[in-house]
Amino acid sequence: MSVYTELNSSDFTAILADYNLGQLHDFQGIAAGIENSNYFIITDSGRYVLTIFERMQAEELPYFMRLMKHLATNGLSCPDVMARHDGSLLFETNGKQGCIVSCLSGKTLDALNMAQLRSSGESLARLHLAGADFDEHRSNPTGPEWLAGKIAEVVEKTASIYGRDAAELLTDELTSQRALDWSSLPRGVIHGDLFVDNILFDGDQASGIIDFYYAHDAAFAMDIAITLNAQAVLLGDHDQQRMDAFLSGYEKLRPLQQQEREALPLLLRLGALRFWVSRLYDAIYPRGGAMTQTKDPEEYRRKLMFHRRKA
Ligand SMILES: Nc1ncnc2c1ncn2[C@@H]1O[C@H](COP(=O)(O)OP(=O)(O)OP(=O)(O)O)[C@@H](O)[C@H]1O
Ligand SMILES: N[C@@H](CCO)C(=O)O
Repeated sequence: MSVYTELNSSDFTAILADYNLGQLHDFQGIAAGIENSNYFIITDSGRYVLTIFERMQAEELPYFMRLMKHLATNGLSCPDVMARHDGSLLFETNGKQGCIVSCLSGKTLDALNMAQLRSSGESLARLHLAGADFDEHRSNPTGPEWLAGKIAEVVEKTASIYGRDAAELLTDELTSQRALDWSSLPRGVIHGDLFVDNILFDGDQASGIIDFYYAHDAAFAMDIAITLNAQAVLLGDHDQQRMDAFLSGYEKLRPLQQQEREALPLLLRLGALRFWVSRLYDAIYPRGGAMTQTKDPEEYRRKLMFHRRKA
């Protein structure tokens, strides 16, 4: 369920009055997604996605709007944010803020094949290149201090629910990661959450990247590690080939430096820890009502253990 704010046609008409997109023809709530309310809308000028932000920090929204606009105008296939008559990128309705973005073709997939992994890698490299001269900055909301704080909050409950081994793994990996310094790696704006539900495909070709609300400044190799964990690592027999396929696509556009290659095994561990911790937190402290959709923390414990056996 992903429509928390129910809009009727007069709400859409009032919103559209401030845009140059013509009259409303049709609208339809979008079922996927859990954070925001999303609608497909059709107007005289085409098909768009209208989002109402339900739980995001209002002061952060302008950064995300300008980032998407910047990436869309610099060669990435991603939602372009429509501007209102006065040039602003956000509207207000029912006491909440929202935006209208271009609708991308394609659909999300549950699992990617080798060709799709290559294409996804190429798209991530394009994102990193397109963001190069974006002059706004957001620090990592899930960096080492966040990790340490969240682990302190979940460690006891983790021990009682998932076993003492799990709790020890959390603190041990945190200690290892806190001793590392990635500040010399090439960096810029990263997506930060490029799971399979945030990339669209037309056949084997990635057709667009969505959902930039975890974007921030960090090492590009961190984004690669997060994406490899999310898209390529299935804990099966072909994971190395799957990761290689993604990396070969990425390197078509942005060859990795030696130091990035060397950092990857440890960043794969850091990326696994970061999502294990956020999933543990959501499982232990569920958010209320229909918005709750817990993703399995154990998947990411297993991914962390898999990478620790190798690095
Ligand atoms: N610009 C777009 N073009 C085409 N489809 C889109 C676009 N934006 C969103 N969608 C579709 O809407 C669905 C929900 O969007 P999204 O994943 O952004 O939801 P959310 O609730 O905003 O975020 P989250 O995934 O974090 O819960 C996507 O899976 C995709 O199918
Ligand atoms: N993609 C995240 C949830 C949103 O950040 C996960 O699968 O845990």
